[in-house]
Amino acid sequence: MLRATGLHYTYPGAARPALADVSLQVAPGRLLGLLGPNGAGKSTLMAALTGLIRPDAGDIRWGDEPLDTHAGQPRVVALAPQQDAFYPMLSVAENLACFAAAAGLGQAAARQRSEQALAQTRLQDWRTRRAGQLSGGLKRRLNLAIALLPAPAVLLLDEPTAGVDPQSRAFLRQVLRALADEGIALVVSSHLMGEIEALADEVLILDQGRVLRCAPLAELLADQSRRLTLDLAKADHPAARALLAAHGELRPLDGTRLELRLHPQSSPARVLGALEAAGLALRGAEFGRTRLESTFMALTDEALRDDA
Ligand SMILES: Nc1ncnc2c1ncn2[C@@H]1O[C@H](COP(=O)(O)OP(=O)(O)OP(=O)(O)O)[C@@H](O)[C@H]1O
Repeated sequence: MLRATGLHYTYPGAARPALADVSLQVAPGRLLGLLGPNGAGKSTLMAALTGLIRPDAGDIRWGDEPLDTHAGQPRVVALAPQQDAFYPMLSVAENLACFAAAAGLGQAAARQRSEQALAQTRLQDWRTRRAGQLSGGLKRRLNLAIALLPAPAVLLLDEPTAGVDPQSRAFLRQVLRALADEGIALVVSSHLMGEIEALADEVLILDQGRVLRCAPLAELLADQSRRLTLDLAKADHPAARALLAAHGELRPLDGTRLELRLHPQSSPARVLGALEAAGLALRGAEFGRTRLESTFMALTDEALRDDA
């Protein structure tokens, strides 16, 4: 079990802390989803867990052993960063050999670990391809393969599917789930709520360096309050908004979607009937299922961040 307790960190000269009393734990075989608006502190938290920065206060342990956060412990915690972190002129296999040597693996171990990392990320058919010529999804998998070389017990992934198409994203999700099934503890940051909803066992929501919520995904989605999600055909629809406000509390989601937390005396049927009677078009409606996105928006506010 990786356990971080009471982490604090302020960048030199910064006005406010990037991490303020952050605690988390993630067990082998579990996937912790890390959500937060821009500037929430996700990358800083990953840097602290990897040992790239030393927290001003707090404690990070793997089991009973403290992780020496400054020296870093690559065999326990590895990071697959958001940016491509490989040599584009080298082939996939050459990159793995190079990073295995940098990680201090001997020749036999380097060969064995490279083969395993290729299998874990299903990159075997691409070993001779020059890394710079890989598609976006394959580049993300190479980043992941490099992080897997030291056989880490904990793998941190900073936006592992950023900028890849939906097919590659779905494939990457399968790869991550398989890694968790092998017993690796995963921490995955993402801006994609659907991705975290599809992947995570536990979810940590961070904002302005503070933990707003850390709970099992099922608990976050079990909110039984009566929420109706509506997709209005237009982004700005004052008439519909005025009508809906009489039925409950309105919260904008993205684009043309709104969430309506229904008053006890209203119902989905009444709302839909009222919209129809007023001749107001609707593209879609969903009731009875809480989305992670609405929990996230409720906790973090809709206000744009200064850092955004
Ligand atoms: N090197 C740095 N020096 C000073 N301040 C920094 C530095 N890196 C990040 N910060 C600040 O620390 C806070 C947390 O940033 P961090 O990058 O960890 O957030 P994040 O959640 O990863 O954001 P994003 O989703 O945009 O990647 C922000 O206020 C940011 O401006």
